[in-house]
Amino acid sequence: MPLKPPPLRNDCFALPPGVDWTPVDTALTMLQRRLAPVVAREHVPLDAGLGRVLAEDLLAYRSNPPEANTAVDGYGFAGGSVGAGDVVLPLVEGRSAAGAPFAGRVPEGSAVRVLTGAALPEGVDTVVLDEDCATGDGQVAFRGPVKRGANTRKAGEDVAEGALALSAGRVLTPADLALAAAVGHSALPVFSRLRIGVLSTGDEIVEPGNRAAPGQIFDANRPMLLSMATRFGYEAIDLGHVRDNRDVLRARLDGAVGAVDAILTSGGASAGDEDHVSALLRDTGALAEWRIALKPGRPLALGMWQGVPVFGLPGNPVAAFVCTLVFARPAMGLLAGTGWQAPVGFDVPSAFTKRKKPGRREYLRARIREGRAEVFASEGSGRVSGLSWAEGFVELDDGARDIAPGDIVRFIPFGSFGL
Ligand SMILES: Nc1nc2c(c(=O)[nH]1)N[C@H]1C(S)=C(S)[C@@H](COP(=O)(O)OP(=O)(O)OC[C@H]3O[C@@H](n4cnc5c(N)ncnc54)[C@H](O)[C@@H]3O)O[C@H]1N2
Ligand code: MOO
Repeated sequence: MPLKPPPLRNDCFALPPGVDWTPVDTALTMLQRRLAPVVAREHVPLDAGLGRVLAEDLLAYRSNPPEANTAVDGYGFAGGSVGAGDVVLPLVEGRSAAGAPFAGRVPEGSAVRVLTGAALPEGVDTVVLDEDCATGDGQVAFRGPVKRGANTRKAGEDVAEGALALSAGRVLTPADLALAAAVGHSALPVFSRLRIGVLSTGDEIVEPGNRAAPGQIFDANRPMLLSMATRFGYEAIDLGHVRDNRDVLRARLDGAVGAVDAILTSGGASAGDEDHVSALLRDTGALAEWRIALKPGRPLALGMWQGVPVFGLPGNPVAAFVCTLVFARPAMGLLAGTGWQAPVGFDVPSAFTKRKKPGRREYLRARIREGRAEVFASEGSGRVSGLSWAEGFVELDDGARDIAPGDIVRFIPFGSFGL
């Protein structure tokens, strides 16, 4: 069995006494301080590394490039041997090609045929481009001066042997796999994939495909949350749906222990009569009902179920989506061994008008058209169609704001949240 890190503390979501409305940044800082990796380590072949979290710093086994070589097809010579004006050099017999280097030494005052990527033969430190040369009678002619070292690449100029190539905690990208391969790795030390269980609650919820009676709605959150977990690179585990029955919910959570590393539930997060997720977590003594100064997504029930962190997301799909991106994603990242993942936004002119009250942060469903951020016509947190319409959020800070078209607002594309 691979060694796993120690379990998280039961009070890791506890809020300081007296805290009521928690600003988003305070809530994020608390998560950042208290969560740590819960996953074991393993090695995977390089080609299975995409999206995995690097568990150790990766040092270069080999320099890139491993030796000095030519960046172009042309003719190589000793740079010190040519000056300004017309230059004619005798060509030595043979050539240097990528994978088939020139064996001998090129004497000072002679040139050799070289092809892109070929190691520079001994005696060569400068290359003149094919297009700038004329050849004939065993000679090459070109116009000087040519800067010493022109059109060549130094050994290790990209990464030197032994240097840090990739840092632990990175979620490996296609470019990272190229770099790891270039510096000599064929297997990668990664964290085991985080397993995320997703559970929907509520008497009104029915599985898509079943008959929905009046008053019932189809479960929109579960396919959304499962696929978000998949996009983040985790193993998404469907824990199904439970009605508003505390015993059934308890049994379902018990059944998930051991099979998942964290659980996302939706519905029943606030303090109403049927809000069983909060009630159960409260019974275990490990609940923190976070009332976050955030719109949408105010109620967030964070707790531990037999050592497994549970993110009790609000039921409204838009609120569940926002809470997942803003809180659950960076928190799950820490559990999975990534560094803290803050989304990157950029400032754009707005195409809308809005008067915002102070006291909480807001995320508006938005997209960029003709260089300006437009927002969805409604802020209703049950309006699933707006999530699909949007390509990102406009993030409005906690203070009041009067926004007119052309004012600068911060847009965060969904891609920046890992979607
Ligand atoms: N008196 C108060 N009422 C509410 C407050 C409040 O502060 N005081 N907060 C409101 C806010 S904000 C939200 S968000 C919701 C959160 O409620 P819960 O997390 O307890 O969720 P539910 O009541 O179970 O459901 C809310 C809403 O979402 C629909 N839902 C639930 N699950 C799904 C699903 N899987 N797929 C699609 N839709 C789902 C559910 O039918 C409700 O319409 O509370 C407000 N109330
Ligand atoms: O979190 Mo609620 O959806 O803001 O309305």
